[in-house]
Parts: sequence; structure tokens; C-alpha cells
Amino acid sequence: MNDCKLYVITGENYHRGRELLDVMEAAIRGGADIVQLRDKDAAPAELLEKARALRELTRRLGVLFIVNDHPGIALESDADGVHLGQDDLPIEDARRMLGPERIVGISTHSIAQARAAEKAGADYIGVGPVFPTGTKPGRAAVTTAYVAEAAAEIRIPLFAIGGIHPGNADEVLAAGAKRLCAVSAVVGSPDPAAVCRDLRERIERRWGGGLGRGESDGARQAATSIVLNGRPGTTAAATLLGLAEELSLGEKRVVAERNGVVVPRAAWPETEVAEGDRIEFVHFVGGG
Ligand SMILES: Cc1ncc(COP(=O)(O)OP(=O)(O)O)c(N)n1
Ligand SMILES: Cc1ncsc1CCOP(=O)(O)O
Ligand SMILES: [Mg+2]
Repeated sequence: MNDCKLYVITGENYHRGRELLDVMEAAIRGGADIVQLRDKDAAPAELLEKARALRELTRRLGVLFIVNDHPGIALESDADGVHLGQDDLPIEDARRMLGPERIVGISTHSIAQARAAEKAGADYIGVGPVFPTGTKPGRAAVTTAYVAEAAAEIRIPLFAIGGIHPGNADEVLAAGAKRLCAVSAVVGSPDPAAVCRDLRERIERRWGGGLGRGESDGARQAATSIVLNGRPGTTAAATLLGLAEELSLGEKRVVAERNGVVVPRAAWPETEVAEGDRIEFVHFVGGG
């Protein structure tokens, strides 16, 4: 998940009658590369149904999918991971439930919480709310001072969150955040794709666009620029198999195309991923 830059969280109160999947697909097509299902109102069965639908969408479009608050739903929907709050299940317990491969992220509101999260093995932290926000009413803003403090010290990826929109994103990036997260600015917009494009461009203008997969915040690895499922990106993978594994697709029923030609799975290990390749992974749907 190290190369994820723009995290978009669902917020159906903001969707203005639009379908959840349509809004989130627009966000992903605009540049969101990690998506979270956050729904405080849905009953468990409805939440699971939404999680499964978002899992299918995110897999088809090649982005990560996280479930807020509910490790059990994350497992049942085969999500990539779970996001925990400070008052939720401890990281160690979530890790035991989800195993070493899935992502466990946690909200932090102070440098002490960030240090504890890193020590406990979190894969990423949320840092916020940076600004006051109607999505978390009554929660004090941590300000960009905490963003700067965390960015200077914490080695796992951090996503700045809370009241972030194109008009203030540069301030958050200038404080040291390399990754942004938003709810209302994206899903409340009539054009979620345009807002995501704007936020992504700001991130890339500040930090560069070629952050490779597997890169830690401290060290850049060699990266190959490719177009993956229609979106420009980079990979550190040398082969199609490596790329599929990076995307957690190694075991999945997907068809791969490289530059318009279908590549049989048996040939993935020796099919090199080269600069400028157009690669599509298509989720295989259907029975029989
Ligand atoms: C990426 C990200 N960061 C922070 C949060 C907030 O989580 P939490 O503090 O548990 O609050 P709720 O979202 O559960 O209201 C998040 N969901 N995602
Ligand atoms: C869930 C959450 N956690 C900290 S701030 C926040 C809300 C972010 O929503 P918005 O981007 O609409 O301010
Ligand atoms: Mg929570």
C-alpha cells in the first residue's frame, strides 16, 4: 500500500441520491487508489452487502479496499484490510484476526498515538482531523502542526484527513503529508472524479508522481511507469506475476492483458513489465 496517495472514504449522507458504487467508481477513475467503506447506519447484513459490492468494484479497478471499524466484515468481504479508531479493537487483535497480509490502519490524534501505532505494527495511520469537519462534528482539529510532527518522525504511511479539499490541500502537503484522505470534498461533489484529479495533481506537484510500489517514505525504489487499467501509475514489479502479487491478484480469477494481448497465467512469471506498458487485469466474473 506504500504507493497509495489518495484515500477516499464513503459518506452516503453526501451522495445526494447518487448510487454508492457510481460515486466511488468516479472517485477511483479520478485517482483515488484506496477506498474505505464507512457507514455508521447500516445493519450488519446491509454493511456486508455494500462491502462485497465495493470489493468487486475495487478489484475490477485495481485499487485497495478497506472496511472501517469491522474486522469481521473486512474478512467476510475479502477486503484488503480494516481501519480502526483509538477506541476500537487493539491493533494486535485485529492483526490476529486478519493475518499478516491484510492491512491494519488506525486513526491517530497525537504523536504518542502515532508512535504506539507504528510500534504495534499498524500498516498506516490516519492523522486528523486536520481541520474541523462536519463529518466528525465536535472533534477538535489536530492542525497541520501535528501533520508536520508525524511526517517528520513516523516511517509508516500517513494519511492526513479531516476537512481537506482542493482549497487547503497544498497547506497540508506543505506540512509534510504525502498522502491525503477525504470524504465530503470528494463524495459530496457533483464531480468526484474532478476533485480527485485535482487532489492527486497537488500531491504529485508537491512530491512527484513516480512513487514506486514498495517504497517507504524514507527510500525510493526503482519504479516502472505503466498504465494500469487505464490509469497511469508505477510499479516496482519486474514481471506480470510480480505485478499481480503487488495488487493481491496472484490467487484471483483474473485475465491479464499486456499492450492489448492476453497473457496466459502460465506466462506471467516470465512476462516482463516494461516502461510504458498498458496492462489490464480484468476480474473474471461468471460461473460454469
Ligand atoms: C483513514 C482514516 N483515518 C481516520 C478515520 C477515523 O476513524 P475513527 O477515529 O475510528 O472514526 P470513525 O471513522 O470510525 O468515525 C478513518 N475512518 N479513516
Ligand atoms: C472519519 C474522520 N476521521 C478524522 S476526520 C474524519 C472525517 C473526514 O471527513 P471530511 O473529509 O468530510 O472532513
Ligand atoms: Mg472507527
